[in-house]
Amino acid sequence: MIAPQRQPATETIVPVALGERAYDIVIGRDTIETLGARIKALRPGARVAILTDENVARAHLDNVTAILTASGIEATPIVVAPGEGSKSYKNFETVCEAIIAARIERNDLVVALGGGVIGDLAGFAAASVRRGLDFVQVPTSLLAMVDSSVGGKTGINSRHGKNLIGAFHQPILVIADTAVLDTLPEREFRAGYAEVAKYGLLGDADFFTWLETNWRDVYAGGAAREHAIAVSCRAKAAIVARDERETGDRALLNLGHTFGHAFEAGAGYSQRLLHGEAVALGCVLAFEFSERQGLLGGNSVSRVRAHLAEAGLPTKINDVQGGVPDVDRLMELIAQDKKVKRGKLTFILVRGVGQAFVANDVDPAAIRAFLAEKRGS
Ligand SMILES: O=C(O)C(=O)C[C@@H](O)[C@H](O)[C@H](O)COP(=O)(O)O
Repeated sequence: MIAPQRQPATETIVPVALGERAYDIVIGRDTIETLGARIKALRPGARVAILTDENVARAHLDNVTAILTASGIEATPIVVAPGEGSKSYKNFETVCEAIIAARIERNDLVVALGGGVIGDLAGFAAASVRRGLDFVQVPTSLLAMVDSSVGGKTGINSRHGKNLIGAFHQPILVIADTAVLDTLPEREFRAGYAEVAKYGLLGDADFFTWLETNWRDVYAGGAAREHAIAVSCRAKAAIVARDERETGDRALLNLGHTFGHAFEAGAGYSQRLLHGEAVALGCVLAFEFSERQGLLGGNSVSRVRAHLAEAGLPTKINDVQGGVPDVDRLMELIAQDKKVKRGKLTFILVRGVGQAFVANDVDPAAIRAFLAEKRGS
């Protein structure tokens, strides 16, 4: 017998206003129960391939398959290894071939059930197979709920750097079931929190102040957590709606990422440094570098450092397990950043908490000297 579907207690819907590519982010406890009905309403008759990883499959695949089956949707699972290492050429090939083998056609769908790695990989495979399949994001980590499942950046990593191969491909729906976070490992939750704090740091000083007071409640769950997720998704949706392809201020969402991606690549995309941890450290460095450039005064740097450290995130290069590469290698990785134009470095810098801006033509010598000092070499 098929279990009756539970109704979500409350849900918040954040629209992503992208014209013909518009979609909803549905946030709330047990919203995953509505997945089958929503897919049926959006794409009647569609079959789905569910891409997930081994850990998420153990926890959620049976439930999601049952939810889809209850709506009469045929689902084929594709399971990959967990971790950033899965955003590889090899896995991309495996996943594309599995989608094709499952005869997922243009009217069908790919469902990304997992964290940021799964969302990026599934989205890129969906963008590529049969020159474009629709896909649905079902994020199961905090980071994916507040960031990577929204906005259509999909891709895999290159030996030259993070996310260097990919496509903009928007999902048709995001279902962020916050109940799923109850069983998320604590380190993963903390890493996702870095992206939540990022929204305050880049453009919403009041939200950052709120987080300084309420972060423990966000960690504990309940209304504060749902509020933080909804504020983050609204912030991202607004930026993506006005600059879908990052020709302008979408780059603000990259605060902390230029440094962060170089450290992640340096750690071999391993468990030594999770993406969100790299972003936390990158945000602190962006504030410190901005201060060095005379862009901000007051206590912003110490506030940011203190808050992220208190929330359990790395804020110093020495916090990275196994250290970071030498400055030459870091500069090589930074030079491959997607924001580089005609060899000129672009960084997201700040004039204060909530006041980020896109700085084009940042002096590489200043970045080099700053990194050398920070890593003590
Ligand atoms: O959505 C965006 O735009 C972002 O930059 C959000 C980032 O937090 C996210 O990690 C993104 O995947 C990084 O994109 P990239 O273009 O720097 O690879």
